Amino acid sequence: MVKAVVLGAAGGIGQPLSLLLKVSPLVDELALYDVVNSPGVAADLSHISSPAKVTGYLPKDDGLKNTLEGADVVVIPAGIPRKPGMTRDDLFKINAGIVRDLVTGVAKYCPKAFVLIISNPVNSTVPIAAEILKANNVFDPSRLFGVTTLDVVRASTFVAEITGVEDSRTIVVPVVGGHSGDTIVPLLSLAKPSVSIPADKLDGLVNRIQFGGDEVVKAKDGAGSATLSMAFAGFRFAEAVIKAVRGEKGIVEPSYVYLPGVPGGEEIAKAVGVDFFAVPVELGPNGVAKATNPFGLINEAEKKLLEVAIKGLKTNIDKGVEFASAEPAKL
Ligand SMILES: NC(=O)c1ccc[n+]([C@@H]2O[C@H](COP(=O)([O-])OP(=O)(O)OC[C@H]3O[C@@H](n4cnc5c(N)ncnc54)[C@H](O)[C@@H]3O)[C@@H](O)[C@H]2O)c1
Ligand SMILES: O=C(O)C[C@H](O)C(=O)O
Repeated sequence: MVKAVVLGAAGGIGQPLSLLLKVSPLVDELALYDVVNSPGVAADLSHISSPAKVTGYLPKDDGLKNTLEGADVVVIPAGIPRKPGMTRDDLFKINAGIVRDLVTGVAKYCPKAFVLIISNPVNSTVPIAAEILKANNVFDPSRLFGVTTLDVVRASTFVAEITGVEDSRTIVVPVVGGHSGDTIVPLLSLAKPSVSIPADKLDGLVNRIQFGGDEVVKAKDGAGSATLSMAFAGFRFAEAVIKAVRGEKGIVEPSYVYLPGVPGGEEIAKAVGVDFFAVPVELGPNGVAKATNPFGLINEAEKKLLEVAIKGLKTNIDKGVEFASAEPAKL
């Protein structure tokens, strides 16, 4: 039996993500939580002829508790999205507190659940989540993930466009670092199968993967950021975690994790000099089975991109850690 939870389920990401989880044969129970409209979304989805049993809760009447109790996987897309001209860091002021309070609920009601953070700025909200879980003595780094799958999805799509490959799903590009602008580092030299990008298109391609989010924010013109592609990516990652828990082997997805606490991560943390970093992780029944280190093989241009990413990440991580210790949770 797998119980999946979406916190922020009535939002632009939350609704299509909940739809994908509802129709997944891997989910038996789906609990939806939001500060508005989650019972309505749950009622709507409950008419779909798939096995998962759907419930929806608001904060009143112990809604967060009822949502989270017995949860195996908790996906968190709660929080405000960007408007044109904003950076993801501009969302910190509001989203940091939202993530802190929701993860406090996780610590209290389902401390063993796998926690997948989508809320931006991911570079800071994941360190906040880690600090909250630590403060409640329930932090298992192998169970906490920053969802960076959209960067991986974009890399496959944009590489396929340039190389003329018909099915972008056949191209796998490891994307490492963080999830914002130049903290996103696509390692195109390690793409599988290997790809040949024309020299005059390489910088543009890297830039498009790093700033793909801005492309959508601009096109939506004030109506938010990526929601449908994010729901696809968030579902892909949640499904990968659930499949690994159910015993499927060999599943690898990049994710932003607390390196010193996961198998294989300590050596990578030393190499990059920051504790939170996205790397390809092999998933297993207990979450991260192994973090893999691709850095020995990368080229000089990618090393330069990494240096820039690490610098930005340090600031973002410190900001999250400081917030979590200075502003204790409200629950
Ligand atoms: N990790 C990624 O790759 C990625 C991609 C796209 C968007 N995002 C981020 O995901 C977040 C959500 O984006 P969206 O477009 O769905 O926004 P949205 O505004 O459409 O939806 C957010 C939802 O969160 C709910 N919410 C607010 N506070 C809450 C709380 N305390 N508890 C529960 N629910 C609460 C809102 O009511 C709303 O329904 C944003 O921060 C956005 O930047 C991340
Ligand atoms: O760009 C954003 O603000 C949303 C998201 O992080 C994205 O990459 O699309």
